[in-house]
This record gives sequence, C-alpha cells and structure tokens, in this order.
Amino acid sequence: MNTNRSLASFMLHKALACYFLSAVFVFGAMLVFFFENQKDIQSEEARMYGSFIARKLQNVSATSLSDLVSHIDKMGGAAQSHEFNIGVATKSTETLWLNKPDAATSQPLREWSENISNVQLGIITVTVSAPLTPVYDAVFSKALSYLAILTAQLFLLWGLFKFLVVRFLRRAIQTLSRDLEVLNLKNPTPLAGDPILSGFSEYRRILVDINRVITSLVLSRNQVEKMNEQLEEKVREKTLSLEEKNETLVKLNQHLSTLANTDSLTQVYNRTRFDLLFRENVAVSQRRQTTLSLLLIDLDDFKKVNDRYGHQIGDQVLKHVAQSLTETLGKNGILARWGGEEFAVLLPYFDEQRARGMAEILRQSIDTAYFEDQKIHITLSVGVAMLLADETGNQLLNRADVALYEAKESGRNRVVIAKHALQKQLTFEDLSDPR
Ligand SMILES: Nc1nc2c(ncn2[C@@H]2O[C@H](COP(=O)(O)OP(=O)(O)OP(=O)(O)O)[C@@H](O)[C@H]2O)c(=O)[nH]1
Repeated sequence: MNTNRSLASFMLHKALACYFLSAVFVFGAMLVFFFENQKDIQSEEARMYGSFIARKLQNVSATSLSDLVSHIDKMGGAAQSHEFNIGVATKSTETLWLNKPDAATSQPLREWSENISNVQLGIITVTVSAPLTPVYDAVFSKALSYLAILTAQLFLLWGLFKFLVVRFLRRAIQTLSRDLEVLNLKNPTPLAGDPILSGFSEYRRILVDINRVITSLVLSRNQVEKMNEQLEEKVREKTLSLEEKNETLVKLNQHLSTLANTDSLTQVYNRTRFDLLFRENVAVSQRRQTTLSLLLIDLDDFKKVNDRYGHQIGDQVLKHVAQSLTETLGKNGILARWGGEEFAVLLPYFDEQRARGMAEILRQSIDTAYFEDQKIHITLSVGVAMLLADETGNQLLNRADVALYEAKESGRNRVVIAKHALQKQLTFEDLSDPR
C-alpha cells in the first residue's frame, strides 16, 4: 500500500464513486420509467389515430381498392407518422391486408390497389402501430441530458467536497500531528486539538484516547526516571564504598610494601630491598657503562654504647644515626640498614673520588653530632668501592667490605678506599651474615 496517499483524497474518491453508482442507478430507473411512459403515450396516440382513420374511411364510399387508396391519399400526411394496416373484408368475407406489420412481407398500398382492382369492398378495419424509434430518440436525448447533469454534479461535488470535507479532515489531522510534534514529555500539557473539530464526538474521543496514552507514557517515563535515579544513587554509593575500600587497600598495600621494604627501627630501606636495588643498579651501570659506588658503614664500638646505656638507648642512637645519614645524603644515594649496627649506601653515577668525598661528609656529620641529650658521641668507619669494568656485584661488595675492615683495623672513624684487586674473593652469601 502506498503510504504517501492522502486520507482525505482517498475518502473524496470513495464518496464520488458512491455518488456516481447511486446516481447511475437512479437515472437508469428514471430512464426505464420514461421509456415505458413514452411507449404508452405513443400507443395511445396510435390507437386514437387508428379510430380517426377508421371513422373517416367508414364515411367514404369506395368500390375498389384503388378508389380506397385515393381516399387515403386525400387524407394527406396524417398517414405518414404512423404505420398502419387496413384490412378490407370483401363480400366473399375474405380479408385482404393492404399493409402488414411484418416489414418483410408488407407491400405498399398502391401496388396492392393495382392488383386487386376488381374487389368489392366490404368491412374496413384499420390497425395503427406506434413506431418505437421516436421513443428511443427521446430516451437517448434524456439519457444524454442525465449524463450531462451527472457530470456537472460530480464536478460540483468534487469541488465542494474538496473545499469543505478535505480541508476539514486535513485540518483535523494537521492540528493533531503539530500538537504531538511539540509535545514535551517532561512537562506535558493535554492536547487541545482543533477548537472547531473538538465539537465533534469522534474527534473528541480520539483526543481523549491520545491524551490517555500520553498520560500513561508520562507515568512510565517518570517511573523509569525514578528507577534510573535510584539505580544511579546505588551505583554512586557502591562506587564510593568501593573507592573507600580501594583507598584502604592502597594504603594497606603501601603500608605492607613499606613494612616489606623498610627497616622497622631506623625507617630506612631494609636488607631485602637493598639487595634488589643493588642488583638493579649494578645491571644498569654495566649496561650503560656508568659509574656506581658503594659505601659500607659500621658504627664504631657500638657494643660499648649498648653496654653503658642499655639496648634501648642503643636503638635510639641507631635511629638518630640513620636519620642523620639520610638527611646528609639527600637524593645523592640510597641508604639501607645492612644489618646490626651496619649501613650501606649506594651511589649511582659516583666515581671513586666523589664517593670518597661523600663518605667523608657522612663520617664527619656523625662525628660532629651528639645524641641522646648530647651525652652520646659515636663515630663511623667507612669502606668505599667503585664498580670496576667486568666486576660482579659480589666482587664489589667484597672489596667494600675489605676496605671497611681495613678502616676498623687502622683505628676506626675513617674512610678507606678499596683496592682494585682482592686476594681472596668472598661470596655474596658470606657477607649476608650479620657480624
Ligand atoms: N641496641 C642495639 N644494638 C645492636 C643492634 N644490632 C646489633 N647491636 C649491637 O651492636 C654491637 C656490635 O658489636 P661488635 O660486633 O662487637 O662491634 P662494635 O662493638 O661496634 O665494635 P667494632 O665494630 O669493632 O667497632 C653488639 O653489642 C650488638 O648487640 C640493634 O639493633 N640494637
């Protein structure tokens, strides 16, 4: 079905077709009635004409048919408008029909009169038949005038229907569709429709139905919106609680990571973390061929501190020393508690000389400090070693440790640079045990 068809013009065509069919039926019936009427009139005329001829001929005294014919001729054109038969009964009672209704066998009156000239006339009978041709002509002209009337009516109806009904319908539909177009479901107002058409019950009913649908749409929309809001609220709550949990988890993770990597007493990196950083830095230094130095630091005569002030004070001194070393070192290197009263410092991009300088600064910073209410003074011994070409991390550690040992041996509170070659190679595991 063509969806672009206009409802109004569809109805117009239907209405015109209905009118055409009914008009054809009515006009047909009128034509039949007219035809019958005309036939009756013609028959009556013929009958009257027949009796007129018969009356005239009764008064004529004719001795032969030719004589009769001459009388008929004298009657003039009256005989021309109707077909008529004249029956003449002779004295022998035989009836001769001068003009028969059957066209195939009828003979003109004159020819008969020539042939039967000696016939004695008796009773004369006249029958006149009405020809249908004029009736047909009348009916045809009537039909033509009906057709003209019908055509004119159709055009008139078409114009009127278009002007009144089609315009009306279009207006009804356009008003509705315009109202629906601007309809805002967030803030709906009932459709008012066309003010004139609203007076009709069908139109009002459609409006009521549409408004009912709109109301239920708005209700559903509000419900969906409410559900959406509730859902969003729940999602927000869940997200918040997840974010809180996530934050707690992150903090816990950070705490765990700090615990795993930090020495609990001094809050500097522990041995585990240092081992990892040490291996990474050695690998980077070897790959990029950059300098890397290591300091091994041991507190001098720490046992005496413990013995004199107690283990707890010893702990506090260890904390202060670690804090002081961290501040002095800044971002130049990585400080870790190596174990017991020993610390290690990793110095990326530091060559031997710079490492020695840093070791000296660290040593002096402790040497010039006094801890625990200025009562405790402590010193450091430092072994310095720089990573050599083709040297492993373990070999670097060995050399630094030997240098530290030498610093101790040579009187403590000093910095000793490691020799570049060692006679005895210690393993990494040897150095792992706290001394
Ligand atoms: N308070 C405290 N003392 C510790 C800790 N770890 C190791 N020590 C002590 O550090 C001391 C180390 O003693 P030693 O190995 O003899 O070394 P030292 O006394 O420092 O002598 P040198 O290293 O030769 O100068 C021991 O008394 C250990 O108990 C600790 O965490 N806290």
